[in-house]
Amino acid sequence: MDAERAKREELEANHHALLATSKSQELDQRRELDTALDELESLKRKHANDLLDWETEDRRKDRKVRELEEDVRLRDEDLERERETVKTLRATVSQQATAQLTLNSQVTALQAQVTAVQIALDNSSNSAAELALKLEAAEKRIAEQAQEIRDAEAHRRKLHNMVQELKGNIRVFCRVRPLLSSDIPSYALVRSGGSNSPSPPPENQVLVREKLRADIMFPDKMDHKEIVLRSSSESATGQERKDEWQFSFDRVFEPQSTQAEVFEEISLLAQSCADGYNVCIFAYGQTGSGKSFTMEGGPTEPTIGMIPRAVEQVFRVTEELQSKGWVYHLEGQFLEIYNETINDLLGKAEFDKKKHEIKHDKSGRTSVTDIDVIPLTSPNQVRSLLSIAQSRRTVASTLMNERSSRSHSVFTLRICGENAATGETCEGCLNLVDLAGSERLDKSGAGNDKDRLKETQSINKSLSALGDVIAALGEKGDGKNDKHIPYRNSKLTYLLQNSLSGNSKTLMVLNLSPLAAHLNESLCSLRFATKVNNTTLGTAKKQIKSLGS
Ligand SMILES: Nc1ncnc2c1ncn2[C@@H]1O[C@H](COP(=O)(O)OP(=O)(O)OP(=O)(O)O)[C@@H](O)[C@H]1O
Repeated sequence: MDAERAKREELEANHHALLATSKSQELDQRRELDTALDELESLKRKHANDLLDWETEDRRKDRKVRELEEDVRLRDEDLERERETVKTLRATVSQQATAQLTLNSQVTALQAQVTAVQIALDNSSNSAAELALKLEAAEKRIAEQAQEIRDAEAHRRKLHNMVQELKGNIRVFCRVRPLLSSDIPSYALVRSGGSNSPSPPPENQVLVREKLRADIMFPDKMDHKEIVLRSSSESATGQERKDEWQFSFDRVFEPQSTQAEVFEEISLLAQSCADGYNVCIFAYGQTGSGKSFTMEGGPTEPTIGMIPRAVEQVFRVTEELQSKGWVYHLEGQFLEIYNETINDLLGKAEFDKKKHEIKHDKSGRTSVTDIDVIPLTSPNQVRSLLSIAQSRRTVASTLMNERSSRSHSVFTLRICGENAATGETCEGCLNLVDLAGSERLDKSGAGNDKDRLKETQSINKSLSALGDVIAALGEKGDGKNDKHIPYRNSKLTYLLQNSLSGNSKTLMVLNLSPLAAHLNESLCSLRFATKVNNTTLGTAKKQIKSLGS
């Protein structure tokens, strides 16, 4: 039993020992398991890290591959371009090879030419010296001829002036205007049986015209210098009374004379003006006698008047003289004198309200204060200036002519020339004056109208002042050197003082109406013009004397 007990105890001890051993083994195993689990965990983490690294590496490598692929693609493109370039270059090289061949043949041809030119040059260099000598001689001749031209030009000026002086420094032309249909009163053409009856027969119209026409004759068919007026009336005793008046002028123009014919006689004055002389051309006559037609003219080429023709002539002459070394500067002004007041016709304002004064300086230059002086560049520009001026002229109606101008208009063209070759300068002035109607008070219809009366008195005063000045100038020319010239008696004569005195040239165109009703006015005008014309003779004589002496 004891043995059993001992055995059992031994067994129990063994069991306990075994239990303890297995417990410790279990502990050990658990510890090992924990360690193994730890290791497993750490391995897992390491594996995860490694996996992450591989993935990162993988992506990097993918990127690298893409970069390499892009690189390859770009290089392929480069290569393709290079291939194209090479192809183009090959084509260019082949073209240039062809061109070089052509050039080579051209060079050969040019070399042949150079050789030929060289030979020609050798030949011409011999004659070049000869030509240089000839050129020198020709240049000398040209310089001599230029001097001859300048001398001839100075001589021409002298002769031209002499001719003008022989013709007289004061000249008078007389022009009779044609009978116009507007001159025939409507009652003379009225149909006898009312408006339905036939118009009057042509022979009646001729008779009417002949009745209206004054008896004016032009006996001098050679020199056209004479005009004769005749009238027949009944005396108080019932006897027929015949009167005849004969006048002679430098030139008489018949009604059919053209503007060109009148200008032909005037054109040389424009030349004088470019030569440095002062020229005045006046149109004188009663209202409606053709002054404006003569000076300004009509709209068509054959009817253009003396002002535009003279301006064109001055431009032509100054252009011609340019070849003789002259350079010209042209300027113009256009004004009217109405009731002794000056109006600027080219001013900026439609109506001139400024007060203008006439000034003469010591050098003989006349200026008008506050007047627009316009540089003139072409005849066309002057024509448009004239039409502006025309529209501004004071026009008032009178019984004689509904467009009647009751003011004097003065267009002044100043020409300054300089010749650098000869050192000469010249200054000329062309005044073209359309005078106001010269009719007497009763004819102008001014009797009952105070304003018209003042106008007519002012016109008559200035016209007689003009006649007095011209007459006094004539007496002075005849040797009365102390003769007082009454320039100050009117604005017109004061304005034109420098252009009327001294070595200036004056032309008066007397315009006459062809109507019998205007015979008395025509006689008054003819007497005024004769007074002026007698002055002409005095001056002309003196010039002839001085030539002979
Ligand atoms: N030689 C001519 N040939 C044709 N028509 C003319 C001629 N002379 C004048 N006339 C005409 O006669 C009319 C009157 O002429 P103009 O107006 O020139 O007269 P005026 O003397 O200037 O008158 P005013 O003093 O009113 O200015 C106009 O119709 C004009 O066209």
